[in-house]
Amino acid sequence: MNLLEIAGLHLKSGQGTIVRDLDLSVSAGQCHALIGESGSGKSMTSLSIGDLLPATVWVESGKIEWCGSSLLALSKKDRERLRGKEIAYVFQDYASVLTPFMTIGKQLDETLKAHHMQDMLDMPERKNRKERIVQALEHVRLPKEIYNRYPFQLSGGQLQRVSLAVVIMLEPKLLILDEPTTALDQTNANEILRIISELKERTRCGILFISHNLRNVKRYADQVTVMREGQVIETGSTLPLLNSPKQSYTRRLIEAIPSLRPSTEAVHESI
Ligand SMILES: Nc1ncnc2c1ncn2[C@@H]1O[C@H](COP(=O)(O)OP(=O)(O)OP(=O)(O)O)[C@@H](O)[C@H]1O
Repeated sequence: MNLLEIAGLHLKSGQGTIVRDLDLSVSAGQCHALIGESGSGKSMTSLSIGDLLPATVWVESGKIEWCGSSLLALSKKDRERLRGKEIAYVFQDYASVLTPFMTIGKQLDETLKAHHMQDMLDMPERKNRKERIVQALEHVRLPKEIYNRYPFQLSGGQLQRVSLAVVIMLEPKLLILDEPTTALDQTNANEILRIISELKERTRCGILFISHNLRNVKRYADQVTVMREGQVIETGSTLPLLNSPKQSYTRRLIEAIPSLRPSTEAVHESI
């Protein structure tokens, strides 16, 4: 059974249809990339999964199933409970998820406590919680001194690693990445993607990976779905899709990146 199964999804706003008849699935251990030009509906699709759509956009019809059960049938509270622990997001705008005047350690501790309370689990002692947080920080290659720092004392790359440390602590089943490295330099971007890839190998979480960077898509995704103007126009396994796209739109997206251009010598590089 897939972790996530979306079928016939329609999203609307006051201006009209944003996403039309979208099918998409993610299974455990799979990285599914969602690509397409700006405004094609990738972010809105991903936000609909976690019940995070802006107030001006709504699900008009369709199915969003989580481990075989309808997400749309759940109450707001139950959907909120799934967020973080089961379905986690990492956004491009990492700074907005952190409170400016609270140390990183305190913020991660609050997250950990909130999830224990939500799941009605026994609260680990402070010392054990701190150990878990420091371990998560080490996992994302941050020194333990970060625990006592404030967000404004960290670089962009370090902040994005903190948001990944949260994910690592909670070990969600599905990780939704909305252009997580766009605001980072190449070295930091590569490091973040490597950490995510390790997390996937270790926990077999599924990943929905929204990206404009087709090199990263080629490197990390198993499956690709191409969106245009709110609709899926092509979907398939990464290498066949990138090597021989069926749609001229996908071909144009690929042609914008020289090393990914399909040619008679198809791209056989292993990922
Ligand atoms: N808050 C909002 N209210 C109403 N419509 C919105 C809102 N935010 C975005 N939209 C519209 O929804 C459509 C899909 O936007 P979305 O952000 O999902 O695109 P995207 O493919 O993720 O683009 P990008 O790659 O630039 O992030 C666009 O037409 C956009 O104008």
